[in-house]
Amino acid sequence: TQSTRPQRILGAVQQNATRGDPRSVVRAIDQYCRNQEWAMNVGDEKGCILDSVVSEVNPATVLELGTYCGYSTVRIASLLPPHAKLITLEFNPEFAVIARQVIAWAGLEDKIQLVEGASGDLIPKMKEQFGVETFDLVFLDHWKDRYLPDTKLMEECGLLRKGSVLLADNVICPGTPEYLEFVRSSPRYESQYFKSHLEYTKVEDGLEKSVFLG
Ligand SMILES: O=C(NC/C=C/[C@H]1O[C@@H](n2cnc(C(F)(F)F)c2)[C@H](O)[C@@H]1O)c1cc([N+](=O)[O-])cc(O)c1O
Ligand SMILES: [Mg+2]
Repeated sequence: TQSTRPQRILGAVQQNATRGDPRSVVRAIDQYCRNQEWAMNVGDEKGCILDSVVSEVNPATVLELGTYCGYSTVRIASLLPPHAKLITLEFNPEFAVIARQVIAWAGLEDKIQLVEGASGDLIPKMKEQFGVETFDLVFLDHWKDRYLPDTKLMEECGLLRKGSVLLADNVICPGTPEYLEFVRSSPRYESQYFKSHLEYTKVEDGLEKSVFLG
């Protein structure tokens, strides 16, 4: 029977990456998606910007919206300090099955909690179910029309504190116009655009970093 793209990405990790070596997992996925078939991982060019923001924030708590195959999950978690925790939300059970295996191959299960469901249902349960107070860093890389409603929901649920950093992928391609307008015009956010390219292509894309001012 025909394999799926996420299954083929997992295969590339298991064939080419070293167990317990997160950077080799990241490299294996990038090489597969650059040379064999494109996939919607944040990729290496935007990934380097992601790395610099993670290192600068040095977060104790991270929320990722949109796990997919776990590429950015592994990339972020590999940079976290020892007791830091990353919660990643995934809606598609098939993607979650693959991401759990990618995360395990990287040896990062202890830092990462993958939760299956819809952001609208899970965000309001973050405090009670996952013992989270606030997030130091949020990486938005899920459905582009959910970036704005989920940001407002995180505010309403008290999950952002003065200084929390939101980092959003794809603000140019595919684009998140309503989100971008909101964070750039709201007095409660200080935003900065990092120009880059869509993963594995020469098309313009970028990351928007927005600091919540409380
Ligand atoms: O559509 C894109 N990304 C959508 C990504 C969607 C991913 O986020 C998950 N999700 C949905 N809700 C949740 C939550 F949080 F509720 F659990 C998680 C979906 O199941 C999917 O795995 C995309 C498209 C392109 N492109 O070039 O077309 C490039 C990119 O980098 C992209 O990210
Ligand atoms: Mg993306």
